[in-house]
Amino acid sequence: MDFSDEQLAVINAPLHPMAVVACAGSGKTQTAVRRLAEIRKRLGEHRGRVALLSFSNVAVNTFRTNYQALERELPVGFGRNRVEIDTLDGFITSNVLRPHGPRTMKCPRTPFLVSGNEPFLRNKDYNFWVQATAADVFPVQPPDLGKVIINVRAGIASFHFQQHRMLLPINNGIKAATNLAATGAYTHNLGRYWVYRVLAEQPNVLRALSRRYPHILIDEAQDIGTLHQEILEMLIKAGSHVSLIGDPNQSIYDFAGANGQFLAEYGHRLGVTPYGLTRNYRSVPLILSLANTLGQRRDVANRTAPLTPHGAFFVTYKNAERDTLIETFNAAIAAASLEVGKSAVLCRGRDLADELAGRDAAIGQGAVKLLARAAIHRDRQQNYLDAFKLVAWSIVGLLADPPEGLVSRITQPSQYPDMAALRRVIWRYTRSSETGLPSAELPASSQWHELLVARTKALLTDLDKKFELKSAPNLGNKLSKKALPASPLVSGDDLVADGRRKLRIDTVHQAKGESLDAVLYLATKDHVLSLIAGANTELGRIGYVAATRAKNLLWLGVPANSAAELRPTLLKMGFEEIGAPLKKG
Ligand SMILES: Nc1ncnc2c1ncn2[C@@H]1O[C@H](COP(=O)(O)OP(=O)(O)OP(=O)(O)O)[C@@H](O)[C@H]1O
Repeated sequence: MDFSDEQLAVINAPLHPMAVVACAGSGKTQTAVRRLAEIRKRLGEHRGRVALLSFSNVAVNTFRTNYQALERELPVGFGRNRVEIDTLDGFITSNVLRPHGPRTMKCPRTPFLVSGNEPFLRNKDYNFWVQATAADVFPVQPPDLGKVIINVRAGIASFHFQQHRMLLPINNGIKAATNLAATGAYTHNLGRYWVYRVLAEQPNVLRALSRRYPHILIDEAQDIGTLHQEILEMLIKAGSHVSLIGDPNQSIYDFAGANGQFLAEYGHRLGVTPYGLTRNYRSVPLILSLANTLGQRRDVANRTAPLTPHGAFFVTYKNAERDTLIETFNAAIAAASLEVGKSAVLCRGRDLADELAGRDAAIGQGAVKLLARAAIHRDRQQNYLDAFKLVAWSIVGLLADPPEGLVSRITQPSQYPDMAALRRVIWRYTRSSETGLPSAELPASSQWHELLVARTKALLTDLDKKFELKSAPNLGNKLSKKALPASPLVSGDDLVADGRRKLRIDTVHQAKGESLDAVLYLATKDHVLSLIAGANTELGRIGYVAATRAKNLLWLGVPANSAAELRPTLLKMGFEEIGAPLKKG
């Protein structure tokens, strides 16, 4: 691949902190990993390590694969292994929380991750009290401990409970967090809080960390929330060169205080050099021009207009017609010689995405619900890793008195190599639809459930025999068929409809970072208004992310009853209207 001048400027920049504000589809991944290799090369035999950190496991895996290829170009013994590619949370957990957390958390053991629904959390000492109204408070109970959100601004921590899209204040955050920390347990959010506290209270740890990592490069830097920001500020003060790369228009995690501002302003700091990536390699010119209008940018399209139908369109729909709209879109993808398997319908919310995809949000209860979701992940999306994690949560929930932190120990192989034997047993159960978790294509409340009960009980007997892990009483109740549908969890025609693949229907958040041939952003009036208003609000940025996933074809679904009001603006912005009546087939 030939890097552009802008990309090369970033890759070959002096070893100083930098802020790279990049547009969508500008090749941040390749640029960041090249920069990592370049820093490592220039450091030569220097003992310091270089960290490249991002926010999703998918991004981290891509970086690791790309770096492996580049690493071979570095001279042998040139410290080329002294790089760390991880998620920001993975990095702070392994470098700070696990080795140094116990002193600040005042726990007698290595801290361990909990999901928030473990039985031992049902203790009133760990209740976070939520102030719903002036007169009304309620405790956060498992399984919702994972929804306790902590933000730190100017050194002051605030605790909130995330209820739908609202953040409700918690009035005893530090006390409950401190009580819980004494057991060693932390959720993802609390983990960040304790890292922040460790670095603030143990200056020697901060100094050592900064010396060990003189250069830290953060990808997707628009997702840096307030706690991550405070942690990075401490590292910067301690001497690490922190560089950021990202797109402020794509920050869609407002509740964690991630609004892209840190990235947008970082380049103005003394000692930080600003760079830009303004060439979009993903989208055809018509889509890019619309993205420029939405994001108030002037990026350049690397692609030329193809001959096949392409561009940005809007189409009106009534709620009752949504399925027909999706089928029409599917046909349009084929007509444009694009791949259905590389396209998607995107929605703002998980509920709508599930409803449209025919996924019943309420499938089964308790452990059975987790196992049903695991079967769906495995058989619909071939996502074995998530299926494995769900099985691990579910099986541990079926044990009488599981050791604390057992799920983390099963699901984090690199940190707990001693758990390999148990992990193998859980993997075998997860992988095999013949002898383990039954196929999601079997009728759920009858055949699937019957096999599930028999095989899960056999697994539990095995766990008792091999690992002395006793099963909980009342397994019959815990594995009941309540809320399971009679139909299969995944039907055959999920995969194929009318000889065509069925379209993926997903949330915008889930598609972040991806390139898709064609995108239908199915919007409400509010979503369209926010999209039009630009990237100043989170909802506007969600629309921006949806629109900029599309390589060739972008459809915006607009509710029919607001079409008259929205049409003139949409046309002015560069959308074309698809006027043909939507006919089935
Ligand atoms: N110099 C280049 N020449 C040709 N193609 C490139 C170049 N740089 C990047 N690309 C291609 O551009 C596409 C988009 O790159 P990438 O996915 O890294 O974008 P991104 O900046 O992470 O986008 P987003 O933030 O929107 O997710 C990829 O297919 C990549 O291979």
